[in-house]
Amino acid sequence: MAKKYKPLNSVLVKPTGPDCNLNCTYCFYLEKADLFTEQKVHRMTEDTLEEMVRQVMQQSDEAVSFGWQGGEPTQMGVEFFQKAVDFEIKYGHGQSVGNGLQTNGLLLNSDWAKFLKKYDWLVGLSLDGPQHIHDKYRFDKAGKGTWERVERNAKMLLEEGVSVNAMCCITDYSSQYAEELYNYYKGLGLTFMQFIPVVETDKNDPTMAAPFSLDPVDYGHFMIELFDLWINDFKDGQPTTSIRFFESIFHSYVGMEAPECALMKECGPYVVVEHNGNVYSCDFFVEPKFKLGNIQHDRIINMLNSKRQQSFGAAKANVPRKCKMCEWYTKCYGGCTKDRVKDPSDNRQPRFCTAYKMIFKHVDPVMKSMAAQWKEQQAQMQAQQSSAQQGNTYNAFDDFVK
Ligand SMILES: C[S@@+](CC[C@H](N)C(=O)[O-])C[C@H]1O[C@@H](n2cnc3c(N)ncnc32)[C@H](O)[C@@H]1O
Ligand code: SF4
Ligand code: SF4
Ligand code: SF4
Repeated sequence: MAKKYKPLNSVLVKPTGPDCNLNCTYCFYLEKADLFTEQKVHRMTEDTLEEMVRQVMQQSDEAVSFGWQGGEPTQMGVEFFQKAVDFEIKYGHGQSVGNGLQTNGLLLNSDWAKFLKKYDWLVGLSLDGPQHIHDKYRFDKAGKGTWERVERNAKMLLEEGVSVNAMCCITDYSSQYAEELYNYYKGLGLTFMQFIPVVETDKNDPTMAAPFSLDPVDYGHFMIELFDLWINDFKDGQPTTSIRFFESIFHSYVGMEAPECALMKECGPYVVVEHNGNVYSCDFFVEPKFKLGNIQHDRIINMLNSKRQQSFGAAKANVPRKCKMCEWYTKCYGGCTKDRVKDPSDNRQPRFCTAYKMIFKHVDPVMKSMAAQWKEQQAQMQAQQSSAQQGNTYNAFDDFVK
């Protein structure tokens, strides 16, 4: 019998490796330069790009998405990404393709904006909020704040009609400003928001979290405040802004898998491709132990389905007993694996457990009533059109949140 393969739906590509034009205090990726010491400047070759795109496009008929990231991917120049699109067209066979560019925004200009708009790319723009928040940790190489330049380019992208998601790191500092952040993004027209909790090990004391790390209780308060802001902005029962974390939680209330991997049962729905073609298990585990192979010698679909990647994925379920007994287990499954190893008091204790408990308790009644409403809408739609829409529950959810 033919072997069953899990298709690769999503790949994160780092065409400049860890190279970046900024020097953000909390960045977890700059230090990866230590893994690639054979060259000073790291750039993906056209051969590697073509082979990677070919393999991703040809491994299944399902929709695929490329997340272009780094380091700073815009350092490749827009021509590199035009080639990526050309290869997607060359090797695609009718499936839908999504592209997301995750960027610090500094090198963007009107040529970039035209390209991004033309090919309908989604931009994840790292803008940590208004100046006093963004410039707290996001510096250029000269140690200067970058807020003014990033905000200017955010406006330029929006004027050009490019889809932009605001990517906001939540730290010890920004966690105090949920309302200010929410209103700032909304005021700019960035209604799609993604909030990323930051926790890193202290460089001087590996048993401690770095000083900029987010405190779990602060995270809880921050997300609760944000949730109330989000809910209070609903019009006619529909959200007017999109906050990925809350939408992810909602998925579990209607029996779907959360798109945010931290809330999934297992890790490993995607792989990371570095500039030299090396493939790794996850963005936060780009290290020799989690190297799955190289695109020039191995097939990406085999790497995704390899024992090594399967056991990486399954490790997420290796949670303390109290998680398995917890009423919220099916909501967070213990959170992101990398956040479990950074709590000084208990190696396997999920760092954000306290936050999750606070958040789930707060959102539960509203989520239950939203889910009931959604199910009712689905049942009505089902009655009206017995065939269409039924196959694709994820799109149905998108209709609900837009
Ligand atoms: C590593 S950067 C690469 C892309 C691009 N240079 C940028 O800053 O958007 C990808 C995302 O990770 C975020 N990030 C950086 N350091 C982080 C950390 N320690 N924990 C969580 N996210 C982090 C960044 O703010 C950014 O949104
Ligand atoms: S811009 Fe991105 S890759 Fe560069 S230092 Fe900041 S977070 Fe890291
Ligand atoms: S370790 Fe965290 S970021 Fe990586 S796949 Fe697992 S949940 Fe996602
Ligand atoms: S809320 Fe805490 S105890 Fe419960 S499953 Fe999540 S991490 Fe584990």
